[in-house]
Amino acid sequence: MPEVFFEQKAFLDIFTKFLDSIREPLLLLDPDLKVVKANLSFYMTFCVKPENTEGVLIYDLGNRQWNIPKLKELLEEILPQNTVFNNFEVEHDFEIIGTKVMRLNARRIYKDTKHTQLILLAIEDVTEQEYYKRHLEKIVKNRTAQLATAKQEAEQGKHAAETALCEIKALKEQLEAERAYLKEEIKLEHNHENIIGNSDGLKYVLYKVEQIADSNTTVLVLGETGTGKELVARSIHGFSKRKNRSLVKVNCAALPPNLIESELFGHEKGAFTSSNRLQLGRFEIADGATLFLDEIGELPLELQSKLLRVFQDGEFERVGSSKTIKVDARIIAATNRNLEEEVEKGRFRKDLWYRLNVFPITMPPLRERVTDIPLLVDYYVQKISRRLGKTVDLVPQNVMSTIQNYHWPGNVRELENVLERAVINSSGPKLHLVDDLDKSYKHLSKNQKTLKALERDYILDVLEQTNWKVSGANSAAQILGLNRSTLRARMRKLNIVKP
Ligand SMILES: Nc1ncnc2c1ncn2[C@@H]1O[C@H](COP(=O)(O)OP(=O)(O)OP(=O)(O)O)[C@@H](O)[C@H]1O
Repeated sequence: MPEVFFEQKAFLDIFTKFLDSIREPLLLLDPDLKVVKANLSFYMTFCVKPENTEGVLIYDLGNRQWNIPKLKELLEEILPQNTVFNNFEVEHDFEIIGTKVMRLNARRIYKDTKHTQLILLAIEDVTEQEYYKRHLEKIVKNRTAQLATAKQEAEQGKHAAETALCEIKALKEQLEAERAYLKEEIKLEHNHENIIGNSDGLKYVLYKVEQIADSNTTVLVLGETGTGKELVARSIHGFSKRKNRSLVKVNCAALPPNLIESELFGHEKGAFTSSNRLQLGRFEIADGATLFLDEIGELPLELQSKLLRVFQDGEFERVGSSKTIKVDARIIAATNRNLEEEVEKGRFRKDLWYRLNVFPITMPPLRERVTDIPLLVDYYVQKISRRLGKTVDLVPQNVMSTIQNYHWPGNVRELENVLERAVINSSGPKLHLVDDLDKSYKHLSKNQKTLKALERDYILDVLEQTNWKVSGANSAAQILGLNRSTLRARMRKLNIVKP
């Protein structure tokens, strides 16, 4: 027997006993990687017998089940470069004992400094820990995925909530603007009573109102001042599907030209010096409702083109913003101007006129529906008497025929004003007129001038009599039965300027 063998044997005898007492499976290999000795734990863990182990090449153990590529890598490539190599993880599927996850710790034991005498291979069975670790990792992975999905859903939810919040904010702004608008409207004390009259002319107008109310068609209401064009617009809205929302009104003659754009389309905060908050325009307030553009004939040309765009595409931008806003507002426009003539004179855009003139309704002047006058007189005398606490309820025949024969350039509004003055002037139940309606009529009928020239003279006359007081009590507007914006528009149109 060679000397090495004896030395080894002596060494092994010493270690065999305590190798067996170590719980971790251990293998002692010779430099050719044959098993010199294995401990009890190895035999038990890997179900191999000592007689099939000692002297056998490690890869041939258990029917070559130990022919594991990673083990080869450790023993033949890594270990020759290192004296010790720990925690080398190997997973392998054994026939009898199943899959094992092992942590290998290898160490070279030298006889002298140069030659390896033995290799100690400690095999830590970490299958359970590893499986538990993998199980935990799987849980963590699943949980992370769940959290990522939940996060994504939360983000989507947040985005949806933000979008909904924006929509709510926009709706709130619209509602607030509509409410503010309605407050102003109430201050203006609109007359919401029915349209009085039974003349054929009026019946035809009401027939047309019913015919068009239900659709979304643009309506153009034409007629002299005070004939009841606004009442017609309100009536169309009242019969339409949009009746539960407001009829939003813009008087194009009442606003200074520099404010109309912002009034119609709104402005952003800071759009101009005085705009310290965002303001919705009438188009936005009227989204889903009806927009009544009164005195549209007075709209400056540059705004007519902007209006045309809204009519064509329903789109516009707020002043100071480049964001396009789309609205669905039903348009009713009114004017006492002859728009065809305005187009010819280049004061009104032809394309806008076509857009507006889809469904014109003309309100006949009061002098052309004389049969409405007694009904209107009764209605207004009663109403005014009630308001003033008077008991005027008799209209003498001669008074009624004077009223019926009068020209009524200011139409129903003028009639209303004349009757108010008459009721104030009447001390008993009989109505006494204050205004000299005969005189005014004769004065007009004597004239051979055109209606326009006559109108100019008459307005000038009244303005001079009132010292050019345009609005308020005893003003030209009151005498003429016009509202002050209409009077101002008239003055502009007829080129009347204060001397
Ligand atoms: N048929 C009617 N029945 C009852 N009131 C009427 C009638 N027509 C007009 N009015 C009254 O006459 C006044 C003027 O009416 P409205 O403002 O509708 O006229 P308009 O044609 O729009 O005038 P403008 O062109 O000056 O704006 C209002 O007080 C209105 O209630």
